[in-house]
Amino acid sequence: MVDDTSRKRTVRGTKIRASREQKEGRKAKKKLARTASSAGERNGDTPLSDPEEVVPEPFVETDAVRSLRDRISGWLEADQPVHLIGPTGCGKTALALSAAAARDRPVVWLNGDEAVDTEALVGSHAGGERYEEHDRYVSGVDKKTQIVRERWVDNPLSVAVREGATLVYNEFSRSDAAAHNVLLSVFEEGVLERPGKRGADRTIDIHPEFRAIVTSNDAEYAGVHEQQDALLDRFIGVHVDYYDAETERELVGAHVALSDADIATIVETTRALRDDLEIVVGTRAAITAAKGLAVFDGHDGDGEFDDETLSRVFTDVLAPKVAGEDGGDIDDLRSQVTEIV
Ligand SMILES: Nc1ncnc2c1ncn2[C@@H]1O[C@H](COP(=O)(O)OP(=O)(O)OP(=O)(O)O)[C@@H](O)[C@H]1O
Repeated sequence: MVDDTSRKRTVRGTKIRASREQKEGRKAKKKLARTASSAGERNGDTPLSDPEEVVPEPFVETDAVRSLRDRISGWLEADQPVHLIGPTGCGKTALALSAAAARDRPVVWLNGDEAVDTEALVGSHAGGERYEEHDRYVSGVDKKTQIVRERWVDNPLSVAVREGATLVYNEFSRSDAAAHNVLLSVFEEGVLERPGKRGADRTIDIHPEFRAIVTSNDAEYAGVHEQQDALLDRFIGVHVDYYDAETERELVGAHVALSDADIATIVETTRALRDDLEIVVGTRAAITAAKGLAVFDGHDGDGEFDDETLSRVFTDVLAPKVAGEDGGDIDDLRSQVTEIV
């Protein structure tokens, strides 16, 4: 049964995810809807996840994967926030979550978005809580006093710094740079300011186990919302690219049950398309194509995928990345893919 809360989450998740490919079911990606929700709606919910809940499934560890993951883990151990920068669908999120899970601390997941502002990160007043006090000192006289108490709801960053969680902030450059001013005081001064909060708990001291991994798409990183240099300087930058062919085969093979020969053809085609097309052809595209090919089959007499099926499937997978009037761009894409295949 779909209850009201989970329906809301699905709607929110859909808005945040950019494309069909991104809907691929990683447990953690579903959580972003919960954590990126507004203060009022999330009241009573928690952005904290157990580390074992966020381990990407499946997660392949080849030498290339392990070496990157160890680098990230090492910097976290050295108490440095890490910025993973790389092209779409190269495995940044999987690496970030794997490194976060390995710390064995709670994980807070957050997705960058236009709608993320300081309140969405830190928290806000969620209206007043009204209650009445009755005074019945004198028999027959009921003195009522209305009391309004301000209710403050912490959002993911506040919870993460207080609990010593690992913050995984995906696509952080998609959020407005102004929202990240609070991160500067977190990294520089070891305190989080809660703007709008009054009183002694206006700031939160950063728990010594708090760590942050943020990811950015390299094409967007300078483009969408240029982040403050002062903030970027606080991060260690780990540039990630597509894995070697062997690793990509392992990755695709972990997601889809196809023969080694079929996986090899899919990865080889993906890499050729990646080299020759102007659009980004990530590992996710290879996995999606493999899922399609597992259904559409289309093997020729030699037991290999026939070119027509391969071209059709890859065109469908990459079609969301081209938008043209009169189907012009999609025709171009189809003929380019067919030629490369
Ligand atoms: N080590 C791995 N083992 C298994 N699958 C992996 C691994 N790394 C990445 N993948 C798969 O590759 C695809 C792309 O990975 P991921 O979503 O982490 O990329 P990304 O760089 O974060 O993408 P985006 O920029 O779109 O957010 C996903 O389907 C993911 O499950």
